[in-house]
Amino acid sequence: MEHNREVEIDGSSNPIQISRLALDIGGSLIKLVYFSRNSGDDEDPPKYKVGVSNGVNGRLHFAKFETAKINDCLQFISANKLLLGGGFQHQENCTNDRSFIKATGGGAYKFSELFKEKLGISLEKEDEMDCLVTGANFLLKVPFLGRGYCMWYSYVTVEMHIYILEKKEAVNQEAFTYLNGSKEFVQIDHNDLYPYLLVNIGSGVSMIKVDGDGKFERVSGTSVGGGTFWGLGKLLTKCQSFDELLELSHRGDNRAIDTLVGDIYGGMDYSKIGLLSTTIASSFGKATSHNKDLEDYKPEDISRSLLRMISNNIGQISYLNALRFGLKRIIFGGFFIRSHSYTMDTIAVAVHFCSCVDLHILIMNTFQPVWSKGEAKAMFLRHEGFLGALGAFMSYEMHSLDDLVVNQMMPLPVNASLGADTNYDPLKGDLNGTESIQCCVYRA
Ligand SMILES: Nc1ncnc2c1ncn2[C@@H]1O[C@H](COP(=O)(O)OP(=O)(O)O)[C@@H](O)[C@H]1O
Ligand SMILES: CC(C)(COP(=O)(O)O)[C@@H](O)C(=O)NCCC(=O)O
Repeated sequence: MEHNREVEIDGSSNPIQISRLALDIGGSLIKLVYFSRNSGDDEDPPKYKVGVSNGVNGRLHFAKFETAKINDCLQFISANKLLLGGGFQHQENCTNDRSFIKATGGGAYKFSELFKEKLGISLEKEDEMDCLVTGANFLLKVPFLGRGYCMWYSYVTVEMHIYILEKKEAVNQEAFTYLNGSKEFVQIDHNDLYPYLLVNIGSGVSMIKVDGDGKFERVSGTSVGGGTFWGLGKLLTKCQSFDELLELSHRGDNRAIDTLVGDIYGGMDYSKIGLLSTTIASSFGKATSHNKDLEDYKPEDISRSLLRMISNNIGQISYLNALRFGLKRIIFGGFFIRSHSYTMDTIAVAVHFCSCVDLHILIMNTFQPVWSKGEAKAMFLRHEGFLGALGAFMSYEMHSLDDLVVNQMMPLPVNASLGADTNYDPLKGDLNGTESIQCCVYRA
């Protein structure tokens, strides 16, 4: 039986009932997802209830912490009383106070004792790949309600612990394509969702072929991922935070440090094999120059080149794996992306064009590609970093997606426009971890 007690977490007189907290403790970041029941008097009844009568309406909230600062996370959980109703009690232990919370990611093993010691709670471990797939499937199946509906959202900042409720008109979609600075939401037909390739770019990268709910295979991975960008970037630029490194990349010019095809071919394209003069021939190639040291390069250029190199590499490996299994859709998740336009553009270009053009030409005579130029689609998710945590959340007694039904969702942030927000700067308005999803939980 679950404990649901009313707790005040928004500093207002409206108590919010927290029920269910789940964690994804990764190599770099800890992600939290928790459900708060609607307190009844603070909002309109949901406009679009889906499902049967005994569901509990409320919101899914998202928050994240650096894993290195796990004590802040423990404090957050404790200060906001997320454990009061945050977990479950084992049925057979209802009378005892032996509660647990669902957790996934390597940290669920690594920090198990710490949670026991500091919060007196057990972590019930859920498989990381399983959770990623469950979380992705859940987000991809969220119903599309179109424009112009009334939405609630709550804004969470970890530092200030504030929860602001506002009403907004919004487009409520999760998956989108991003190319040449243009973001387009995609409504995916549930009957045509599988198979797809899920590429989760966390500290490292996992590539999972998803064939259905609970049906998947991890087909590939690479250790050159988000941790590589942040780690190398920190060493090379001396910047102090991931956001600072991303911010640097905005202002950089990778041509200062990358060797382009034109640098090698005297300004010309190498058109015979489909390479433009502007294509990067060798990432960081110019750094081999004998008369230059690290200090001679601008941190902005280094950051941009690094981001480009890693995003491009991941895009290309993803494309090859999609090609390997004949998958048309590649869904990218993980907090490396951070809704960052340059990252998404680079990944998408690698998937849609560079790899396709190059590979098509290279393998044309020996192998028939499954699709023609540009047909593989890279897609991104608004809640990109929370797939694992959502999956862990959904493993609470709920064994199918039908138990958690979203009836209203996906508000835009205050400063974002409707539709394709091509000028949206994620560094100024962090979408990730700041949106809640209005939903309905059955068997809560
Ligand atoms: N605030 C941040 N601090 C550190 N890394 C961040 C931050 N925001 C985004 N990242 C990027 O996200 C990656 C972690 O993504 P995530 O999906 O949380 O993976 P993990 O489960 O391995 O922690 C980091 O390696 C880094 O590239
Ligand atoms: C080991 C991991 C599953 C851990 O997940 P993470 O914390 O990076 O999200 C991931 O880092 C990974 O898949 N690394 C790539 C290993 C490889 O295939 O080479």
